[in-house]
Amino acid sequence: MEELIITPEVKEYDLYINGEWIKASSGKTENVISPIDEDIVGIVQMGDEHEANLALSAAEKAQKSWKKLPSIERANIMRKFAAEIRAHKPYLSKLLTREQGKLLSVAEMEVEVTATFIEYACDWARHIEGDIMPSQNANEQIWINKIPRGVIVAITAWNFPLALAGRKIGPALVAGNAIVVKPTQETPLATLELGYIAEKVGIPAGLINIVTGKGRVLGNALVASPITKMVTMTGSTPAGQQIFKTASEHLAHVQLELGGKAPSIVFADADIDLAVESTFHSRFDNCGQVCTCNERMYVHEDIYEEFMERFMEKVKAIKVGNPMEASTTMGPKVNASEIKNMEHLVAKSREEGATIAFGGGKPQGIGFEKGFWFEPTVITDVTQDMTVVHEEAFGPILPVLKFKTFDEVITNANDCEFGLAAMVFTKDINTIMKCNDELEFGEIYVNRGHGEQHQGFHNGYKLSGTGGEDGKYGFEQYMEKKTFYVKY
Ligand SMILES: NC(=O)C1=CN([C@@H]2O[C@H](COP(=O)(O)OP(=O)(O)OC[C@H]3O[C@@H](n4cnc5c(N)ncnc54)[C@H](OP(=O)(O)O)[C@@H]3O)[C@@H](O)[C@H]2O)C=CC1
Ligand SMILES: O=C(O)[C@@H](O)[C@@H]1OC[C@H](O)[C@H]1O
Repeated sequence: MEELIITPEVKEYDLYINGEWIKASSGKTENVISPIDEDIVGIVQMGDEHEANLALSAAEKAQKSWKKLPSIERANIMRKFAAEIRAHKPYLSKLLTREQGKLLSVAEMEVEVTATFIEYACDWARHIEGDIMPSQNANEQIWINKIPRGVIVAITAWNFPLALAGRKIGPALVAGNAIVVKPTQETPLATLELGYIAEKVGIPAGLINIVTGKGRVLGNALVASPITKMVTMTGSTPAGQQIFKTASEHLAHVQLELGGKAPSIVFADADIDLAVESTFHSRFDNCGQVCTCNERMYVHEDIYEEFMERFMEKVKAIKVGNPMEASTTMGPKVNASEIKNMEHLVAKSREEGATIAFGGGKPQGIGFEKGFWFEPTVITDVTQDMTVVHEEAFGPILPVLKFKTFDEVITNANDCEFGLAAMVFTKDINTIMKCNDELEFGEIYVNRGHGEQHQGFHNGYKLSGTGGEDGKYGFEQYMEKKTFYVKY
Protein backbone atom coordinates (compact mmCIF):
# COMPACT_ATOMS: atom_id res chain seq x y z
CA MET A 1 0.00 0.00 0.00
CA GLU A 2 1.60 3.29 -1.05
CA GLU A 3 2.17 5.95 1.62
CA LEU A 4 -1.05 7.92 2.18
CA ILE A 5 -0.57 11.63 1.69
CA ILE A 6 -1.19 13.63 4.85
CA THR A 7 -2.60 16.92 3.57
CA PRO A 8 -1.74 20.11 5.51
CA GLU A 9 -5.30 20.37 6.79
CA VAL A 10 -5.07 17.06 8.67
CA LYS A 11 -6.13 17.64 12.27
CA GLU A 12 -5.58 15.28 15.18
CA TYR A 13 -8.54 14.98 17.52
CA ASP A 14 -8.51 13.72 21.09
CA LEU A 15 -11.51 12.37 22.99
CA TYR A 16 -13.79 15.03 24.49
CA ILE A 17 -14.61 13.83 28.00
CA ASN A 18 -15.70 15.91 31.00
CA GLY A 19 -14.91 19.14 29.21
CA GLU A 20 -11.33 18.10 28.42
CA TRP A 21 -9.51 16.70 25.39
CA ILE A 22 -7.67 13.51 26.36
CA LYS A 23 -5.83 10.70 24.58
CA ALA A 24 -6.94 7.07 24.65
CA SER A 25 -5.17 4.93 27.25
CA SER A 26 -4.60 2.39 24.45
CA GLY A 27 -2.25 4.88 22.77
CA LYS A 28 -3.88 3.84 19.49
CA THR A 29 -5.19 6.19 16.81
CA GLU A 30 -6.98 5.72 13.48
CA ASN A 31 -6.75 7.72 10.26
CA VAL A 32 -9.93 9.11 8.73
CA ILE A 33 -9.75 8.80 4.96
CA SER A 34 -11.50 11.06 2.44
CA PRO A 35 -13.67 9.10 -0.03
CA ILE A 36 -12.82 11.76 -2.62
CA ASP A 37 -9.10 10.97 -2.94
CA GLU A 38 -8.22 8.58 -0.07
CA ASP A 39 -6.10 11.29 1.57
CA ILE A 40 -5.98 11.35 5.36
CA VAL A 41 -8.32 14.11 6.49
CA GLY A 42 -8.06 13.54 10.24
CA ILE A 43 -6.62 11.36 12.97
CA VAL A 44 -8.75 10.18 15.90
CA GLN A 45 -8.18 8.34 19.15
CA MET A 46 -9.18 4.69 19.54
CA GLY A 47 -11.06 4.71 22.79
CA ASP A 48 -12.18 1.51 24.50
CA GLU A 49 -13.94 0.38 27.69
CA HIS A 50 -11.68 2.59 29.83
CA GLU A 51 -12.77 5.74 28.01
CA ALA A 52 -16.37 4.56 27.92
CA ASN A 53 -16.38 4.45 31.72
CA LEU A 54 -14.65 7.83 32.04
CA ALA A 55 -17.23 9.45 29.77
CA LEU A 56 -20.23 7.78 31.43
CA SER A 57 -19.05 8.74 34.93
CA ALA A 58 -18.51 12.35 33.84
CA ALA A 59 -21.97 12.43 32.28
CA GLU A 60 -23.59 10.90 35.36
CA LYS A 61 -21.99 13.52 37.61
CA ALA A 62 -22.78 16.51 35.39
CA GLN A 63 -26.39 15.48 34.86
CA LYS A 64 -27.21 15.76 38.57
CA SER A 65 -27.03 19.57 38.53
CA TRP A 66 -28.13 19.99 34.90
CA LYS A 67 -31.48 18.34 35.58
CA LYS A 68 -32.15 20.90 38.35
CA LEU A 69 -31.94 23.84 35.96
CA PRO A 70 -35.35 25.06 34.77
CA SER A 71 -35.97 23.56 31.34
CA ILE A 72 -36.16 26.99 29.74
CA GLU A 73 -32.64 27.77 31.01
CA ARG A 74 -31.40 24.50 29.55
CA ALA A 75 -33.04 25.45 26.26
CA ASN A 76 -31.47 28.93 26.27
CA ILE A 77 -28.02 27.37 26.57
CA MET A 78 -28.79 24.88 23.80
CA ARG A 79 -30.00 27.65 21.51
CA LYS A 80 -26.57 29.29 21.88
CA PHE A 81 -25.03 25.90 20.99
CA ALA A 82 -27.20 25.70 17.85
CA ALA A 83 -26.36 29.28 16.87
CA GLU A 84 -22.62 28.61 17.24
CA ILE A 85 -22.93 25.50 15.04
CA ARG A 86 -24.59 27.66 12.41
CA ALA A 87 -21.83 30.27 12.80
CA HIS A 88 -19.27 27.57 11.94
CA LYS A 89 -21.16 26.44 8.81
CA PRO A 90 -18.37 27.22 6.28
CA TYR A 91 -15.78 25.21 8.23
CA LEU A 92 -18.08 22.36 9.28
CA SER A 93 -19.56 21.87 5.81
CA LYS A 94 -16.14 21.64 4.14
CA LEU A 95 -15.06 19.14 6.80
CA LEU A 96 -18.21 17.09 6.25
CA THR A 97 -17.61 17.04 2.48
CA ARG A 98 -14.01 15.96 2.93
CA GLU A 99 -14.77 13.16 5.39
CA GLN A 100 -18.05 11.89 3.91
CA GLY A 101 -17.91 12.89 0.23
CA LYS A 102 -21.27 14.66 0.12
CA LEU A 103 -21.83 17.69 -2.12
CA LEU A 104 -20.78 20.91 -0.41
CA SER A 105 -24.34 22.21 -0.86
CA VAL A 106 -25.68 19.12 0.93
CA ALA A 107 -23.08 19.54 3.68
CA GLU A 108 -24.21 23.14 4.16
CA MET A 109 -27.81 21.90 4.42
CA GLU A 110 -26.67 19.29 6.96
CA VAL A 111 -25.06 21.90 9.22
CA GLU A 112 -28.24 23.97 9.08
CA VAL A 113 -30.38 20.90 9.88
CA THR A 114 -28.09 20.07 12.82
CA ALA A 115 -28.87 23.49 14.27
CA THR A 116 -32.60 23.25 13.58
CA PHE A 117 -32.83 19.77 15.13
CA ILE A 118 -31.49 21.33 18.35
CA GLU A 119 -33.68 24.43 18.09
CA TYR A 120 -36.75 22.26 17.53
CA ALA A 121 -35.95 20.39 20.77
CA CYS A 122 -35.61 23.73 22.59
CA ASP A 123 -39.20 24.57 21.57
CA TRP A 124 -40.33 21.73 23.85
CA ALA A 125 -38.80 23.31 26.97
CA ARG A 126 -42.14 24.86 28.02
CA HIS A 127 -44.15 21.77 27.10
CA ILE A 128 -42.65 19.12 29.37
CA GLU A 129 -46.08 18.35 30.73
CA GLY A 130 -47.30 15.65 33.10
CA ASP A 131 -50.77 14.70 34.32
CA ILE A 132 -52.85 15.20 37.45
CA MET A 133 -55.89 12.99 37.93
CA PRO A 134 -58.35 12.21 40.72
CA SER A 135 -57.90 9.09 42.84
CA GLN A 136 -60.65 6.71 43.84
CA ASN A 137 -59.67 7.59 47.44
CA ALA A 138 -60.98 10.74 49.14
CA ASN A 139 -58.44 13.54 49.62
CA GLU A 140 -55.99 12.03 47.23
CA GLN A 141 -54.59 13.02 43.82
CA ILE A 142 -52.46 11.12 41.34
CA TRP A 143 -49.60 13.05 39.73
CA ILE A 144 -47.59 11.77 36.75
CA ASN A 145 -44.35 13.70 36.32
CA LYS A 146 -41.97 13.67 33.35
CA ILE A 147 -38.35 13.45 34.53
CA PRO A 148 -35.06 13.08 32.63
CA ARG A 149 -33.65 9.56 32.26
CA GLY A 150 -30.07 10.45 33.29
CA VAL A 151 -27.26 9.43 30.90
CA ILE A 152 -27.99 8.90 27.22
CA VAL A 153 -25.65 7.11 24.80
CA ALA A 154 -25.93 8.24 21.18
CA ILE A 155 -24.36 6.15 18.41
CA THR A 156 -24.45 7.52 14.87
CA ALA A 157 -23.95 6.50 11.24
CA TRP A 158 -21.82 8.02 8.46
CA ASN A 159 -24.37 9.38 6.00
CA PHE A 160 -25.41 12.53 7.93
CA PRO A 161 -23.03 12.26 10.88
CA LEU A 162 -23.43 15.80 12.21
CA ALA A 163 -27.21 16.02 11.76
CA LEU A 164 -27.66 12.60 13.40
CA ALA A 165 -25.66 13.84 16.40
CA GLY A 166 -27.68 17.07 16.69
CA ARG A 167 -30.92 15.07 16.33
CA LYS A 168 -29.97 13.26 19.58
CA ILE A 169 -28.00 15.86 21.55
CA GLY A 170 -30.83 18.41 21.27
CA PRO A 171 -33.71 16.50 22.89
CA ALA A 172 -31.39 14.67 25.29
CA LEU A 173 -30.08 17.87 26.90
CA VAL A 174 -33.24 19.97 26.74
CA ALA A 175 -35.05 17.13 28.57
CA GLY A 176 -32.41 17.34 31.33
CA ASN A 177 -30.10 14.45 30.46
CA ALA A 178 -26.37 14.24 29.80
CA ILE A 179 -25.00 12.48 26.73
CA VAL A 180 -22.08 10.44 25.44
CA VAL A 181 -21.85 10.54 21.64
CA LYS A 182 -19.98 7.88 19.68
CA PRO A 183 -19.81 8.80 16.01
CA THR A 184 -18.90 6.19 13.42
CA GLN A 185 -15.17 5.77 12.80
CA GLU A 186 -15.88 6.49 9.12
CA THR A 187 -16.91 10.14 9.59
CA PRO A 188 -16.23 11.35 13.16
CA LEU A 189 -14.58 14.71 12.50
CA ALA A 190 -17.44 17.20 12.19
CA THR A 191 -19.08 15.57 15.22
CA LEU A 192 -15.86 15.98 17.24
CA GLU A 193 -15.91 19.68 16.37
CA LEU A 194 -19.09 19.92 18.47
CA GLY A 195 -16.80 19.48 21.50
CA TYR A 196 -15.02 22.75 20.68
CA ILE A 197 -18.35 24.46 20.12
CA ALA A 198 -19.74 23.15 23.42
CA GLU A 199 -16.69 24.61 25.20
CA LYS A 200 -17.10 27.92 23.41
CA VAL A 201 -20.74 28.40 24.45
CA GLY A 202 -20.07 27.24 28.01
CA ILE A 203 -22.00 23.98 28.11
CA PRO A 204 -21.03 22.59 31.54
CA ALA A 205 -18.24 19.98 31.50
CA GLY A 206 -19.46 16.38 31.32
CA LEU A 207 -22.85 17.14 29.77
CA ILE A 208 -21.72 16.45 26.21
CA ASN A 209 -18.96 13.86 25.76
CA ILE A 210 -17.71 12.80 22.30
CA VAL A 211 -15.69 9.61 22.07
CA THR A 212 -14.21 7.74 19.12
CA GLY A 213 -13.45 4.06 18.84
CA LYS A 214 -14.83 0.88 17.32
CA GLY A 215 -18.54 0.32 17.75
CA ARG A 216 -18.13 -3.28 18.82
CA VAL A 217 -15.56 -2.23 21.48
CA LEU A 218 -16.18 1.31 22.72
CA GLY A 219 -19.79 1.41 21.52
CA ASN A 220 -20.52 -1.93 23.13
CA ALA A 221 -19.01 -0.81 26.47
CA LEU A 222 -21.18 2.31 26.45
CA VAL A 223 -24.32 0.28 25.75
CA ALA A 224 -23.48 -2.42 28.31
CA SER A 225 -22.97 -0.05 31.25
CA PRO A 226 -25.78 0.21 33.82
CA ILE A 227 -25.05 3.97 33.98
CA THR A 228 -26.59 4.20 30.52
CA LYS A 229 -30.34 4.71 30.82
CA MET A 230 -31.09 5.07 27.09
CA VAL A 231 -29.35 4.20 23.86
CA THR A 232 -30.30 6.07 20.69
CA MET A 233 -28.60 4.59 17.65
CA THR A 234 -28.76 5.21 13.91
CA GLY A 235 -27.13 2.64 11.69
CA SER A 236 -27.48 -0.79 10.16
CA THR A 237 -29.93 -3.40 11.27
CA PRO A 238 -27.30 -5.97 12.38
CA ALA A 239 -25.57 -3.42 14.61
CA GLY A 240 -28.91 -2.25 15.96
CA GLN A 241 -29.90 -5.79 16.81
CA GLN A 242 -26.64 -6.34 18.70
CA ILE A 243 -27.19 -3.09 20.62
CA PHE A 244 -30.72 -4.18 21.45
CA LYS A 245 -29.39 -7.46 22.90
CA THR A 246 -26.61 -5.79 24.91
CA ALA A 247 -28.93 -3.10 26.31
CA SER A 248 -31.41 -5.75 27.36
CA GLU A 249 -28.95 -6.90 30.06
CA HIS A 250 -29.85 -3.81 32.10
CA LEU A 251 -33.09 -2.95 30.30
CA ALA A 252 -31.96 0.46 29.05
CA HIS A 253 -34.51 2.17 26.84
CA VAL A 254 -33.49 1.72 23.19
CA GLN A 255 -34.32 3.88 20.17
CA LEU A 256 -33.08 2.38 16.89
CA GLU A 257 -33.18 3.94 13.39
CA LEU A 258 -31.93 1.24 11.08
CA GLY A 259 -31.89 -0.02 7.49
CA GLY A 260 -34.53 0.53 4.85
CA LYS A 261 -35.71 -0.58 1.41
CA ALA A 262 -38.30 2.07 0.52
CA PRO A 263 -40.58 1.34 -2.44
CA SER A 264 -41.77 4.15 -4.72
CA ILE A 265 -45.08 3.40 -6.41
CA VAL A 266 -46.07 5.41 -9.51
CA PHE A 267 -49.69 4.75 -10.40
CA ALA A 268 -51.10 5.20 -13.91
CA ASP A 269 -52.79 8.52 -13.03
CA ALA A 270 -49.67 10.06 -11.42
CA ASP A 271 -48.33 13.49 -12.37
CA ILE A 272 -45.41 12.05 -14.31
CA ASP A 273 -43.12 15.08 -14.14
CA LEU A 274 -43.64 15.32 -10.38
CA ALA A 275 -43.03 11.58 -9.96
CA VAL A 276 -39.88 11.65 -12.11
CA GLU A 277 -38.40 14.60 -10.22
CA SER A 278 -39.28 13.20 -6.79
CA THR A 279 -38.16 9.62 -7.34
CA PHE A 280 -34.96 10.73 -9.07
CA HIS A 281 -33.81 12.91 -6.17
CA SER A 282 -35.01 10.34 -3.64
CA ARG A 283 -32.59 7.85 -5.12
CA PHE A 284 -29.52 9.80 -6.19
CA ASP A 285 -29.20 12.70 -3.74
CA ASN A 286 -26.33 12.18 -1.26
CA CYS A 287 -25.16 9.38 -3.57
CA GLY A 288 -28.19 7.36 -2.54
CA GLN A 289 -27.08 7.32 1.11
CA VAL A 290 -30.25 8.35 2.88
CA CYS A 291 -32.20 5.89 5.00
CA THR A 292 -35.51 6.78 3.34
CA CYS A 293 -34.12 6.51 -0.21
CA ASN A 294 -36.16 5.21 -3.14
CA GLU A 295 -34.58 1.75 -3.09
CA ARG A 296 -36.97 0.11 -5.60
CA MET A 297 -39.47 1.66 -8.00
CA TYR A 298 -42.78 0.21 -9.19
CA VAL A 299 -44.21 1.95 -12.28
CA HIS A 300 -47.63 1.14 -13.71
CA GLU A 301 -47.29 -0.59 -17.10
CA ASP A 302 -49.55 1.96 -18.83
CA ILE A 303 -47.08 4.83 -18.24
CA TYR A 304 -43.84 2.86 -17.96
CA GLU A 305 -42.31 3.86 -21.33
CA GLU A 306 -43.16 7.55 -20.99
CA PHE A 307 -42.02 7.65 -17.37
CA MET A 308 -38.73 5.86 -18.02
CA GLU A 309 -37.89 8.04 -21.01
CA ARG A 310 -38.06 11.15 -18.84
CA PHE A 311 -36.45 9.46 -15.81
CA MET A 312 -33.44 8.19 -17.77
CA GLU A 313 -32.81 11.65 -19.22
CA LYS A 314 -32.18 12.89 -15.69
CA VAL A 315 -30.03 9.91 -14.73
CA LYS A 316 -27.81 10.33 -17.80
CA ALA A 317 -27.34 14.00 -16.93
CA ILE A 318 -25.83 13.24 -13.49
CA LYS A 319 -22.28 14.58 -13.19
CA VAL A 320 -20.21 12.37 -10.90
CA GLY A 321 -17.16 14.15 -9.53
CA ASN A 322 -15.44 16.12 -6.82
CA PRO A 323 -18.21 17.12 -4.38
CA MET A 324 -16.39 20.39 -3.61
CA GLU A 325 -17.12 21.60 -7.16
CA ALA A 326 -20.44 23.34 -7.79
CA SER A 327 -20.92 21.59 -11.14
CA THR A 328 -20.87 18.12 -9.55
CA THR A 329 -24.25 16.51 -8.89
CA MET A 330 -23.10 13.26 -7.29
CA GLY A 331 -20.03 12.56 -5.18
CA PRO A 332 -18.42 9.28 -4.11
CA LYS A 333 -19.64 6.51 -1.84
CA VAL A 334 -18.20 6.71 1.67
CA ASN A 335 -15.76 3.77 1.61
CA ALA A 336 -14.43 0.77 -0.31
CA SER A 337 -16.72 -1.77 1.34
CA GLU A 338 -19.75 0.18 0.17
CA ILE A 339 -18.37 -0.07 -3.40
CA LYS A 340 -18.06 -3.83 -2.95
CA ASN A 341 -21.75 -3.93 -2.02
CA MET A 342 -22.64 -1.98 -5.18
CA GLU A 343 -20.66 -4.42 -7.30
CA HIS A 344 -22.29 -7.36 -5.52
CA LEU A 345 -25.81 -6.08 -6.27
CA VAL A 346 -24.99 -5.39 -9.95
CA ALA A 347 -23.38 -8.82 -10.42
CA LYS A 348 -26.26 -10.56 -8.67
CA SER A 349 -28.81 -8.68 -10.80
CA ARG A 350 -27.05 -9.76 -14.02
CA GLU A 351 -26.81 -13.34 -12.75
CA GLU A 352 -30.53 -13.39 -11.98
CA GLY A 353 -31.48 -12.15 -15.46
CA ALA A 354 -31.99 -8.39 -15.02
CA THR A 355 -30.73 -5.73 -17.45
CA ILE A 356 -28.25 -3.06 -16.37
CA ALA A 357 -29.98 -0.28 -18.31
CA PHE A 358 -27.44 2.37 -17.27
CA GLY A 359 -24.21 2.55 -15.25
CA GLY A 360 -23.25 -0.50 -13.22
CA GLY A 361 -19.56 0.18 -12.64
CA LYS A 362 -16.88 2.63 -11.58
CA PRO A 363 -16.47 5.83 -13.63
CA GLN A 364 -13.11 6.00 -15.43
CA GLY A 365 -10.84 8.91 -16.26
CA ILE A 366 -9.11 11.83 -14.57
CA GLY A 367 -10.19 12.39 -10.99
CA PHE A 368 -11.40 8.83 -10.49
CA GLU A 369 -7.97 7.22 -10.00
CA LYS A 370 -8.46 7.28 -6.23
CA GLY A 371 -11.54 7.49 -4.04
CA PHE A 372 -14.69 5.40 -3.88
CA TRP A 373 -16.70 6.13 -7.03
CA PHE A 374 -19.73 4.42 -8.54
CA GLU A 375 -21.90 5.31 -11.53
CA PRO A 376 -25.61 6.08 -11.15
CA THR A 377 -27.17 2.73 -12.02
CA VAL A 378 -30.64 1.76 -13.23
CA ILE A 379 -31.63 -1.89 -13.45
CA THR A 380 -34.64 -3.03 -15.53
CA ASP A 381 -36.32 -6.33 -16.42
CA VAL A 382 -36.42 -6.92 -12.69
CA THR A 383 -38.67 -9.44 -10.97
CA GLN A 384 -39.86 -9.29 -7.37
CA ASP A 385 -37.77 -12.28 -6.29
CA MET A 386 -34.44 -10.73 -7.28
CA THR A 387 -31.81 -9.86 -4.65
CA VAL A 388 -31.68 -6.17 -5.62
CA VAL A 389 -35.38 -5.83 -4.72
CA HIS A 390 -34.76 -7.03 -1.16
CA GLU A 391 -31.20 -6.14 -0.06
CA GLU A 392 -30.59 -2.49 0.89
CA ALA A 393 -28.30 -0.73 -1.60
CA PHE A 394 -27.87 2.53 0.35
CA GLY A 395 -26.21 3.77 -2.84
CA PRO A 396 -26.99 4.92 -6.41
CA ILE A 397 -28.56 1.68 -7.66
CA LEU A 398 -32.26 1.59 -8.60
CA PRO A 399 -34.22 -1.51 -9.68
CA VAL A 400 -37.40 -0.65 -11.64
CA LEU A 401 -40.39 -3.01 -11.87
CA LYS A 402 -43.69 -2.76 -13.78
CA PHE A 403 -47.05 -3.50 -12.18
CA LYS A 404 -50.66 -3.90 -13.33
CA THR A 405 -52.97 -3.88 -10.29
CA PHE A 406 -53.23 -2.18 -6.92
CA ASP A 407 -53.24 -5.44 -4.98
CA GLU A 408 -50.16 -6.71 -6.83
CA VAL A 409 -48.08 -3.62 -6.10
CA ILE A 410 -49.11 -3.39 -2.44
CA THR A 411 -48.24 -7.06 -1.95
CA ASN A 412 -44.83 -6.53 -3.58
CA ALA A 413 -44.15 -3.29 -1.69
CA ASN A 414 -44.87 -5.03 1.62
CA ASP A 415 -42.81 -8.08 0.64
CA CYS A 416 -39.87 -6.67 2.60
CA GLU A 417 -38.08 -7.23 5.94
CA PHE A 418 -37.79 -3.45 6.37
CA GLY A 419 -40.56 -0.96 7.06
CA LEU A 420 -39.13 2.57 7.24
CA ALA A 421 -40.48 4.64 4.33
CA ALA A 422 -42.52 4.44 1.11
CA MET A 423 -43.45 6.92 -1.64
CA VAL A 424 -46.74 6.97 -3.57
CA PHE A 425 -47.68 9.00 -6.67
CA THR A 426 -51.34 9.21 -7.68
CA LYS A 427 -54.10 11.83 -7.92
CA ASP A 428 -56.82 9.53 -6.65
CA ILE A 429 -57.77 10.07 -3.00
CA ASN A 430 -59.11 6.53 -2.65
CA THR A 431 -55.79 5.10 -3.84
CA ILE A 432 -53.95 7.38 -1.41
CA MET A 433 -56.09 6.34 1.55
CA LYS A 434 -55.89 2.65 0.66
CA CYS A 435 -52.10 2.92 0.40
CA ASN A 436 -52.00 4.61 3.78
CA ASP A 437 -54.09 1.78 5.21
CA GLU A 438 -52.23 -1.09 3.63
CA LEU A 439 -48.55 -0.12 3.25
CA GLU A 440 -46.47 -1.50 6.17
CA PHE A 441 -44.06 1.41 6.55
CA GLY A 442 -43.67 3.97 9.35
CA GLU A 443 -43.32 6.96 7.02
CA ILE A 444 -45.29 7.36 3.79
CA TYR A 445 -44.67 10.24 1.36
CA VAL A 446 -47.56 11.01 -1.00
CA ASN A 447 -46.90 12.94 -4.23
CA ARG A 448 -43.50 14.07 -2.97
CA GLY A 449 -40.03 12.66 -2.46
CA HIS A 450 -38.51 11.65 0.87
CA GLY A 451 -37.32 14.07 3.57
CA GLU A 452 -38.55 14.12 7.15
CA GLN A 453 -39.42 17.20 9.14
CA HIS A 454 -38.47 17.71 12.77
CA GLN A 455 -42.08 17.91 13.99
CA GLY A 456 -43.02 14.58 12.36
CA PHE A 457 -42.03 11.15 13.62
CA HIS A 458 -39.23 9.16 11.97
CA ASN A 459 -40.34 5.66 12.80
CA GLY A 460 -39.23 2.34 11.30
CA TYR A 461 -41.33 -0.84 11.39
CA LYS A 462 -39.99 -4.42 11.22
CA LEU A 463 -36.14 -4.50 10.88
CA SER A 464 -35.98 -0.72 10.25
CA GLY A 465 -35.93 -0.03 13.94
CA THR A 466 -37.86 0.51 17.13
CA GLY A 467 -38.89 3.56 19.16
CA GLY A 468 -38.69 6.16 16.42
CA GLU A 469 -37.31 9.70 16.82
CA ASP A 470 -38.18 13.37 16.14
CA GLY A 471 -41.27 15.29 17.01
CA LYS A 472 -43.34 14.99 20.17
CA TYR A 473 -43.03 11.20 20.35
CA GLY A 474 -39.28 11.34 19.85
CA PHE A 475 -38.77 14.00 22.51
CA GLU A 476 -40.92 12.08 24.99
CA GLN A 477 -38.52 9.14 24.89
CA TYR A 478 -35.76 11.18 26.53
CA MET A 479 -37.87 11.32 29.68
CA GLU A 480 -39.08 8.83 32.22
CA LYS A 481 -42.45 9.07 33.97
CA LYS A 482 -42.77 9.14 37.76
CA THR A 483 -46.21 8.61 39.25
CA PHE A 484 -47.00 9.55 42.80
CA TYR A 485 -50.11 9.40 44.94
CA VAL A 486 -50.69 12.47 47.11
CA LYS A 487 -52.95 11.89 50.15
CA TYR A 488 -53.89 15.02 52.14
N1 LIG B 1 -33.01 4.77 9.80
C1 LIG B 1 -32.21 5.78 9.65
O1 LIG B 1 -32.56 6.94 9.97
C2 LIG B 1 -30.83 5.57 9.11
C3 LIG B 1 -30.31 4.31 8.87
N2 LIG B 1 -29.02 4.15 8.38
C4 LIG B 1 -28.51 2.82 8.14
O2 LIG B 1 -27.12 2.73 8.57
C5 LIG B 1 -26.40 1.90 7.67
C6 LIG B 1 -25.16 2.63 7.21
O3 LIG B 1 -24.53 3.24 8.32
P1 LIG B 1 -23.27 2.55 9.02
O4 LIG B 1 -22.55 3.60 9.81
O5 LIG B 1 -22.51 1.73 8.04
O6 LIG B 1 -23.98 1.55 10.05
P2 LIG B 1 -23.24 0.64 11.14
O7 LIG B 1 -24.32 -0.12 11.74
O8 LIG B 1 -22.06 -0.07 10.59
O9 LIG B 1 -22.66 1.67 12.23
C7 LIG B 1 -23.52 2.58 12.85
C8 LIG B 1 -22.91 2.93 14.19
O10 LIG B 1 -23.03 1.84 15.08
C9 LIG B 1 -21.75 1.53 15.65
N3 LIG B 1 -21.74 0.12 15.99
C10 LIG B 1 -21.58 -0.93 15.17
N4 LIG B 1 -21.69 -2.09 15.85
C11 LIG B 1 -21.91 -1.75 17.16
C12 LIG B 1 -22.10 -2.49 18.38
N5 LIG B 1 -22.06 -3.83 18.41
N6 LIG B 1 -22.31 -1.81 19.54
C13 LIG B 1 -22.33 -0.46 19.55
N7 LIG B 1 -22.15 0.30 18.43
C14 LIG B 1 -21.95 -0.35 17.25
C15 LIG B 1 -20.79 1.93 14.56
O11 LIG B 1 -19.51 2.10 15.07
P3 LIG B 1 -18.22 2.07 14.08
O12 LIG B 1 -18.67 2.30 12.69
O13 LIG B 1 -17.35 3.17 14.55
O14 LIG B 1 -17.61 0.73 14.29
C16 LIG B 1 -21.42 3.23 14.10
O15 LIG B 1 -21.07 4.29 14.97
C17 LIG B 1 -27.33 1.59 6.53
O16 LIG B 1 -27.86 0.30 6.75
C18 LIG B 1 -28.47 2.59 6.65
O17 LIG B 1 -29.68 2.10 6.24
C19 LIG B 1 -28.20 5.23 8.12
C20 LIG B 1 -28.70 6.49 8.36
C21 LIG B 1 -30.05 6.74 8.82
O1 LIG C 1 -30.78 9.43 8.60
C1 LIG C 1 -31.13 9.66 7.43
O2 LIG C 1 -30.63 9.18 6.42
C2 LIG C 1 -32.17 10.73 7.28
O3 LIG C 1 -33.00 10.70 8.43
C3 LIG C 1 -31.45 12.08 7.18
O4 LIG C 1 -30.63 12.31 8.34
C4 LIG C 1 -30.66 13.70 8.64
C5 LIG C 1 -31.51 14.34 7.60
O5 LIG C 1 -32.24 15.39 8.09
C6 LIG C 1 -32.40 13.24 7.14
O6 LIG C 1 -32.86 13.44 5.83
